[in-house]
Amino acid sequence: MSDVTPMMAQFLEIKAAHPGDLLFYRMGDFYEMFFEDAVAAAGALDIALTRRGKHQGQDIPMCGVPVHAAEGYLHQLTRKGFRVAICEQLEDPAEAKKRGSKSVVKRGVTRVVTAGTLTEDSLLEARANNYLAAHAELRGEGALAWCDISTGMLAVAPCPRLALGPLLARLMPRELLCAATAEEGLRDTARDMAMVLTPLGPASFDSQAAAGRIARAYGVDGPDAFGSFSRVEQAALGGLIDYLEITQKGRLPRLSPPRREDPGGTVQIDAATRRNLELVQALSGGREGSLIAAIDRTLTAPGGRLLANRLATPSRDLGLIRDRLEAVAALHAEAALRDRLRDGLRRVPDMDRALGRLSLERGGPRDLAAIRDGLAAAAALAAELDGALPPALSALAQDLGTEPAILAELESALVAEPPHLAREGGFVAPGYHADLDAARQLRDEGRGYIAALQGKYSEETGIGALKVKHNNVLGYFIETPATHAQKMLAEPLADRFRHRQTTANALRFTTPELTELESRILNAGGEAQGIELRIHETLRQACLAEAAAISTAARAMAELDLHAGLADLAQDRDWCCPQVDDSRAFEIEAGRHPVVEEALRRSGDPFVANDCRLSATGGAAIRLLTGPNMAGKSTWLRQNAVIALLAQIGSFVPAATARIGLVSQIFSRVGASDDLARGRSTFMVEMVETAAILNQADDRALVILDEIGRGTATYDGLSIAWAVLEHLHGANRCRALFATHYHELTQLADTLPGVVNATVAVKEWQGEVIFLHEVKDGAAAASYGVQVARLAGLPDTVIARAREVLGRLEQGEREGRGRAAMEDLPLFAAAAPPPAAPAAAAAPSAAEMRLRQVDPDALSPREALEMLYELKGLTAG
Ligand SMILES: Nc1ncnc2c1ncn2[C@@H]1O[C@H](COP(=O)(O)OP(=O)(O)OP(=O)(O)O)[C@@H](O)[C@H]1O
Repeated sequence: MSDVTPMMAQFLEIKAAHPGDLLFYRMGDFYEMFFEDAVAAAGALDIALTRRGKHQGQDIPMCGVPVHAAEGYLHQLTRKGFRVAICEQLEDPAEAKKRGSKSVVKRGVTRVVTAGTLTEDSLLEARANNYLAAHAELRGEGALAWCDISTGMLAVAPCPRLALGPLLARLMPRELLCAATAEEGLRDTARDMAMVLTPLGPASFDSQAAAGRIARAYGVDGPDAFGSFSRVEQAALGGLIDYLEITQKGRLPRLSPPRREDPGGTVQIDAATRRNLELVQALSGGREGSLIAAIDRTLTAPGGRLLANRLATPSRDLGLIRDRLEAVAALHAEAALRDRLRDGLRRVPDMDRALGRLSLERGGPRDLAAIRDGLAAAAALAAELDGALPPALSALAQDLGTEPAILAELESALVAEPPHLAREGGFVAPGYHADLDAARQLRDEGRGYIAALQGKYSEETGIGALKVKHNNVLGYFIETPATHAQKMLAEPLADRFRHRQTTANALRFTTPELTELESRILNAGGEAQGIELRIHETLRQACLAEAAAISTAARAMAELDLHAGLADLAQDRDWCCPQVDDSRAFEIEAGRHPVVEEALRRSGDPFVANDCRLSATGGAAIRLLTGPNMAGKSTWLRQNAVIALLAQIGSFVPAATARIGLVSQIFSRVGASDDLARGRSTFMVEMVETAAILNQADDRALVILDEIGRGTATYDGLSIAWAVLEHLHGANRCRALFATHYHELTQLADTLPGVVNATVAVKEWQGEVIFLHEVKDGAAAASYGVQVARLAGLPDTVIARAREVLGRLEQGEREGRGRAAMEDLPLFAAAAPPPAAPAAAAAPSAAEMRLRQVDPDALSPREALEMLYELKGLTAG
């Protein structure tokens, strides 16, 4: 190690303490990376890899990013799952020099940047929370704790391993902490949800240590200060806080008291259902085409985040739902008030995130100004909200109107538009601090003071030609022409003016007054900066001291923004206020799907509104929907689930009227998608999801099943669909919408009292099918699959042949011969009538003979494959 430079030795020592992280090693205006870090970062960031010196005879790979552009690179690295340890210079290089020319500047890691611990606006999505979650397990029990350090929220919920998937699907955390022993089992889940999985040692999740960590984080005696948490909940919270201490290097963010979430308080929605209903993300990926994109009219980032949270957790609390609906209804009715409020909301900054940054000492004057502007807006909004209001709105008015004392302080302290960084200075308003004003004046008007002094001395000495000048050797000095030498060097002036230099034509002097003024001018800039930094710190502390009040105001504004946005949407789209009650009713009149409707509107097509009557009294209520492809079955199924969900977040719904008995769970199995990454076939995925529904749905569940059984052979599929329907009816006894291709199922309506048939109407005209998109009672007359295939552009010959086969099958069915009718079906001819050549008369080949014996429906996939090999052998022979 003799060839190791002192700097490299320092690097290696710091790197050894951060083995899993990329080390951003500060050197002047750059963060440099070395060795394998450099290779990984250069690849991930697409930047040049260079070399610097040698280590143990080998070149040291190196790459670097400029400090001023570091945020952009951090963004890319955290997105790719890297953790970055930021190692700063902890002293001025001049200090290090004083210790000797070979001394190295002191450096240390000030923060580890990970996907789940971001706070910078440029690294975060404004309208989404950035969650860090921790899952702990203890003696068969589990808990998940999650926080967003950019806003300070923290919550915990009991969460056994089985419930983890659905909860993670709801929260979509960027990073999940788990015990090292659980890492393997969570890897697939983490990959599916594109989150970084970070294993921690057993000490992090120790429930004894957790109590101490929670107590330290909040400055309380113990976790019981916030209510009672189970051991495993404490362990999850403790793991989370421990990780924050590690990554933030002991500087904990401001966290609101941990909220314990009751899983029974919200509608249970599993991962597949969230995906299928496209709540926050369309199936094609991204926000466009999702439900949230269609309904988000909020004007502030916190309002947008609140809407996303509400959509993820519709309530099951009737009182809460009604309060929220009442607030939306009041703002719906009062258009002028709503417009005024929304005007005020447009100017509201993101106070939560500003507070988060300030708490981690990463905030600047602009964050202080965000709090000032936010609190001022809150007060103005509170003033608008007077008069008779429903309870939900008057509670908000109260929270908005608290006007914490810090508002007045910030208003007098800050300029209108302060800079980003405190050290840039210039953010404290004139008149706020007398010493600062004086320092600034001195700094900015130094020349004026010098001129004033010159005038004073000139008068005092009676020498009109006296000047105050400046050069680099003497600094400021007083100069008189040499002709005045005698006067200046004699008493009394000699006493006052200290002679410094005589030149050919002039004499130069200083006075203690001038020397002092000079040093004051020189220091004034630094002094002004120092005072501003101190004021910044005082204001920061004052904001943190009032964090709870600021959070309350921020939360109230987000809530108001959400209500007003939903009211605006309802007005604009002609939605109705749903009646939500304790019954098991589900009566929707003229319902629409908000996303499909919007897409159709853009292309100028009308959306056909449809009713849905699904009220259950004693047992189940199931609508069995048949109809051709493309008729609008999936749309109808999903729109009803979406309407229930919207009602329970406290929103108006896209319908003429709606009465909804509280829904406890929403399950949806729509369409089929392969999960090849996990080695499961379409059919397997479908069955796993169906099993989850049948095992969990209670009598308040709303179940949407679309084309169940489609992924397997006809008879298998039909039998499974049949049995599933019976189970929903007899065991789950829930409300369900069941769309199917299997017309045979419609018979069940005769025997199962809770099953009613419905169909989507189509018109046949000159052999073509016209979709009316109208859902009505009864079973579909035909499936029209062939007509739809024709619309899709299948070749005419194939369509003609399909009609022929269909005709045969239907005839066979009528004659009770079933599929045997196929045996005398003439062979397919690719072009119009085959030539008169005796092709049909030729003896069938061995492969054909074998094929005729086969019943494809009776084959297992393995047998089918073997059959294929056998046929191939026969044709080859
Ligand atoms: N109520 C409606 N009013 C107007 N157009 C509609 C309506 N419902 C559906 N559509 C249109 O029909 C298209 C097909 O709808 P959808 O996917 O719901 O049909 P489907 O019957 O489920 O078809 P498949 O069985 O092939 O999945 C939609 O993309 C939409 O453009």
